[in-house]
Amino acid sequence: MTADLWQRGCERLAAELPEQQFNTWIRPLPAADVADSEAGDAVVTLRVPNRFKLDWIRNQYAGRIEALLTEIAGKPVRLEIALAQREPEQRLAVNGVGSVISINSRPQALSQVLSGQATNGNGHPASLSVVPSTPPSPTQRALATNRLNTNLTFDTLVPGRANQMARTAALHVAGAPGQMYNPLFIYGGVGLGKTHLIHAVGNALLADKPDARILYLHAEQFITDVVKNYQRKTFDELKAKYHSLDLLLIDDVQFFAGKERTQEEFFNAFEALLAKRAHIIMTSDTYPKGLVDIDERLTSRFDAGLTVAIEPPELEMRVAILMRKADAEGATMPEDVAFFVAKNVRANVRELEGALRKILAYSRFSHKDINIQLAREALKDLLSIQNRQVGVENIQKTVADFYKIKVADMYSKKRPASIARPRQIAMYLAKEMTQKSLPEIGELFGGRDHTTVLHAVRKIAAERQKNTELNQQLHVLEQTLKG
Ligand SMILES: Nc1ncnc2c1ncn2[C@@H]1O[C@H](COP(=O)(O)OP(=O)(O)OP(=O)(O)O)[C@@H](O)[C@H]1O
Repeated sequence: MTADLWQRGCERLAAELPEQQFNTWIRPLPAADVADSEAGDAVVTLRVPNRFKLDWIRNQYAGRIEALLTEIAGKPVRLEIALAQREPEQRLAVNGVGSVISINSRPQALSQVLSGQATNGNGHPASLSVVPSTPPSPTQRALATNRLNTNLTFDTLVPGRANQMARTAALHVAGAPGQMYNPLFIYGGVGLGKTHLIHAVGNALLADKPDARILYLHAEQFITDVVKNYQRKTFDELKAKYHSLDLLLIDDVQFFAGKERTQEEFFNAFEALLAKRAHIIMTSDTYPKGLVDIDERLTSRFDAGLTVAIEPPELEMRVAILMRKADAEGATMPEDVAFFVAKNVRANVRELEGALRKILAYSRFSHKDINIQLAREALKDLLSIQNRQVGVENIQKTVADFYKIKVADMYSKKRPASIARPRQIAMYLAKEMTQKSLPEIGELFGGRDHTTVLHAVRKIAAERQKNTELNQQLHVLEQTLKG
């Protein structure tokens, strides 16, 4: 059995899975072991870092992986998924080694002391923890308010397919911080509930353990803190504040890009917190490997726990969110109105909230009940922009510009992916944004059959639900086309 079977399987998976799914679930896995069994088939053993991943990969991908590997190997392949035995001792040891390196190479980190059996030399895995040399003073503690928004809880977060995985992982961390999925890295587009979710973890933990030291902050606040302490030369204070936490919730870490000193301090805090089994949850607009201008030393650590995406909510979830939020405002939103709004406002939850606010205000001022007619009037501006006539020709030109292909390729028979995909995207947008029928669209794309258009529309629509990057690109294209 060839050793590169797994590698070849990965290549095939990369080609057929949405990029985001591949990057989240498959790419980070270490190469699988391949062995021949006595029965003549091959056994491929995949080691995954935690039970969450194990269950997810088993449920979502195992069947497909097995089929692919069987096809490549030309004989039956049995896939076994096992837990990589690394938590907790080894994990600590790894962190410990990282801490030693950072202490040796950074004098300011010398104030940290090592404790535990790191140097006992008896062959047991070294475990060590890093603690601040100065315990936080009462003033410092008072300053370190947790900054949690008590309204953002699990109760007020509407669950759905789009946030299912992230919510499950977050609930898990809230129930047992410092154990699994550390760090937890949550990523997704704007206004999809990342901030809400991490506040929910903080609030849940606080309800459970009122003494827990929790801090929520936006990455920019961390940067400000670093700059401030840099100017005052009070890095010990900075360390005391961050390194003593039980749970650090840090929003939008993509803002660390290009900020070297901040990254270094964050690295120190990160290592110290993990070493003492405090939990770290981060959010970002992209997955760790997609972050730019952030040291790889950090991004690889971001990915070392669990990385989960939040997707744009699907129609039913948007309806549920609208109804729940209306209810919380003491208003009743009939289901048909919620559907009407959810069909027209698709980008993210923040926009849905904006639409709801307009409808509620309109209903209050006009003393009218909420119905579709009222919603239509309240959202007149928004809908008129959306319904502004967009032509297929304009879509073809805009999409061709965006993906840097020729407009003529929209009608051509060329099939390489670099051309076929933008063409499918343009077909999808033509169906979404114009009143044209499938055969009419097919005609405008070089006389293609309506089933080709239907296939493109379905494919891009399904992918959009799962692939944040594509969703963002489509969003940009839609905004551009609507003017
Ligand atoms: N599933 C949900 N249920 C209820 N409210 C939600 C849900 N998802 C998001 N929201 C609400 O939508 C608004 C935007 O969410 P949030 O600020 O958490 O988004 P975000 O992903 O952090 O965006 P950004 O990247 O712009 O910071 C908030 O008011 C939040 O409470």
